[in-house]
Amino acid sequence: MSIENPIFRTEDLCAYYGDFMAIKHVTMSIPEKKVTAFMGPSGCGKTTILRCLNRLHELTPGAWYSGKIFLRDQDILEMDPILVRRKVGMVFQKPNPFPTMTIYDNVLAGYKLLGIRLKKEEADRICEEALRKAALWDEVKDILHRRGTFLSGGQQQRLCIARALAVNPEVLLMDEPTSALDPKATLQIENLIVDLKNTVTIIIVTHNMPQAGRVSDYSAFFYLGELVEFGPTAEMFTNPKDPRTEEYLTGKFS
Ligand SMILES: Nc1ncnc2c1ncn2[C@@H]1O[C@H](COP(=O)(O)OP(=O)(O)OP(=O)(O)O)[C@@H](O)[C@H]1O
Repeated sequence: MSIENPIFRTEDLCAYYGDFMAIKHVTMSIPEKKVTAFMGPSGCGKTTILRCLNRLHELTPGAWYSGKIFLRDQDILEMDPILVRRKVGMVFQKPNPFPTMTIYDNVLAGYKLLGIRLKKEEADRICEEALRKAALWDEVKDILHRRGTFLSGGQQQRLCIARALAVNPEVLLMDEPTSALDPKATLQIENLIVDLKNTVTIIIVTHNMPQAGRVSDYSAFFYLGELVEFGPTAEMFTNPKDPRTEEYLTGKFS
């Protein structure tokens, strides 16, 4: 399907670990300011392709890719990888706030890593804005100088989302962001994802089909490294075009 003005476009993307091809000839466009879900059975390559999009894949020893990835119209291989990761933030499966840092310092950690020194008022403002966007401000505004690891799992994940948002990314990659959380914390993150899509493009890897149905506008279904189907989630869920998508959606394999 054609997407007008996609934020990401891949052309014949193949990703490898040594000579093992984990992603096979994927050509796809990701719409801007929407939520796109990457779905598929375990080992089909969802995390691998996600990590290609912000050049984390190449940090795994022996890992490489062929084909092209464009962020808007720029080939990401021609960009500074640090800039790519600033524009394309990531939230992982397990909340990973920096354990020795306070909540405040965690939110601003991206600036420190980039070597950017902020004035106190600016740092305070960015911290508050990011925590508000991550729907965490009210819960932590009086304990900003306590360690992030003191928070609950769901709060820690929202702290990681705040940390990713603080540097104003254009895209947020989320790799199974709720799989380690209880139902209440999961619902909070899902609501947050829906709220955030007006300001940032989101790509979420999820095994949870009801979740993909609740939060995503578009879905991509991968199988054995191939992109089998891509389209509006509502359409894919009600009328999958490929029998493998249908089998996955109806729980015939997981
Ligand atoms: N570091 C690695 N070295 C070698 N092979 C790897 C590595 N990481 C992943 N793979 C292989 O690449 C393929 C895709 O893995 P990937 O983790 O991207 O799948 P996934 O769809 O995200 O799986 P899951 O849903 O279980 O997280 C699998 O066959 C996996 O074994």
